[in-house]
Amino acid sequence: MTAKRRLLLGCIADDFTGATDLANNLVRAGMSTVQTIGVPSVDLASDDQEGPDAIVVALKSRTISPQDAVAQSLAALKWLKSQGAEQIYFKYCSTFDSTAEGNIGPVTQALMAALQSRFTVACPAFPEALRTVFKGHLFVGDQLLSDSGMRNHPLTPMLDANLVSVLQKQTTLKVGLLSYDVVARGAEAVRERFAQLQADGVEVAVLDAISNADLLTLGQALAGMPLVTAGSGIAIGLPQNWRANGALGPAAAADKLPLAKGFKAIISGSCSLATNAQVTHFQQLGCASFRVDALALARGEDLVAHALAWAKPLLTVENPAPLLIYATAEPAAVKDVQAQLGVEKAGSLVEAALASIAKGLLALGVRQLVVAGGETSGAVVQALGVTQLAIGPQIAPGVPWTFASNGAQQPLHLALKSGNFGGVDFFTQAFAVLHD
Ligand SMILES: Nc1ncnc2c1ncn2[C@@H]1O[C@H](COP(=O)(O)OP(=O)(O)OP(=O)(O)O)[C@@H](O)[C@H]1O
Ligand SMILES: O=C(O)[C@@H](O)C(=O)CO
Repeated sequence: MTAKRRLLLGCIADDFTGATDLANNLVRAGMSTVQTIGVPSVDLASDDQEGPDAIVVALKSRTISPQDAVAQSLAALKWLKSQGAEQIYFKYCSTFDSTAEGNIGPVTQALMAALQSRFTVACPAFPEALRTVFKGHLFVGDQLLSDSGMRNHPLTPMLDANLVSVLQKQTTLKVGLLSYDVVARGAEAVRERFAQLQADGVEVAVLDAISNADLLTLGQALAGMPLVTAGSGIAIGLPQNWRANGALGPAAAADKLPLAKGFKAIISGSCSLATNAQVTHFQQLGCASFRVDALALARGEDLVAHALAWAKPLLTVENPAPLLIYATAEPAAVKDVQAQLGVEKAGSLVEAALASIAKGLLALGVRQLVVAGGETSGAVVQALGVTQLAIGPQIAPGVPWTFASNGAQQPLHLALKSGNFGGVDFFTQAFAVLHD
């Protein structure tokens, strides 16, 4: 009988692409990791099976009501604790995406209360994907968050780059800052400042970090903290803590996924700057694409049937090229749609159509699927009935290939791309990585 492995880290992610991003960073830092879609109803490993070092529970809780986000996050916490999770990680977006009411603040507060924890941190920094935090201000590349494309996000426009003020508006916990000069002095100095901040009544400290070296320093200082809240970046700094005390072996490779077969497709519902550029690039290469028009959907046009009728003759063994079905649009067009339909209705109409199209594509033999956008990925993965993902090779920082290991009726390779991630040629590069 193999000894059951300790579950060192239990993670709750507020969207599906974010969950994959976190699982990818954990795997690359040497932790065996399983991603579940939603809260499982059964144990992940039985007593005689070796379990993973980390589990990431993917929720779709970023833009729902704070009450629902709290309830779902607490259910995930309860399950992770029942699996023996030793440290809890609440993963949100590296651009701190949140609605005016939350959900980062309310969920953090509820998780702290449930864990009887009096102090935690907030750190969306992910320098490898060009997200850095300096003096509490979040930068995307060289721009403040509020000057970046995130100001036009369809669901969570980010108009303030000062994370202390953004978070303070979402919680009654006292929010403070642990700034870069302390991080630069090392893990011991960070721990001392944690103690000082707590003495001053601070309950959540926003952490500056501008490089991977900073994440390693911070990771060391977070050893044993019951709850960490962060983007996926901090994940690269935590495994060293368990490696230092022998609970984690030397870095292991990412899962080797089964051989990819079947047709290739991309579904894109993200309207980020990066995704808009990726869609345009794909079209400029002369690759096949079909646009899903939100207003036509609202008029009752059956674009699901049209898209699948368009795709069917293109999906042949003679034509191995991927095809793209997208709702992706420029900010002005999205605003126009939202003005006519309302933000929520526009989002859910498009998500539902893209999810039905994904189901139809599977029925047509697609087995390698890229989905762009967190909410879109949530809708697609739920519609496909996927319950668990194994993490494979990385396509771009934050985006690995995964294999839907159960729940889906057919073997399926999935890449869930966060809106802002990936280079301009991501849609073609992704399939090249799978077949390297
Ligand atoms: N043309 C459109 N008009 C209005 N809404 C749209 C349109 N196209 C997509 N949407 C909606 O915009 C939202 C985009 O969110 P999504 O999370 O999928 O992408 P993203 O925010 O770029 O990705 P991430 O959350 O990973 O950063 C979805 O709800 C989608 O249905
Ligand atoms: O952290 C990020 O930027 C992504 O993992 C994400 O959450 C986008 O939805």
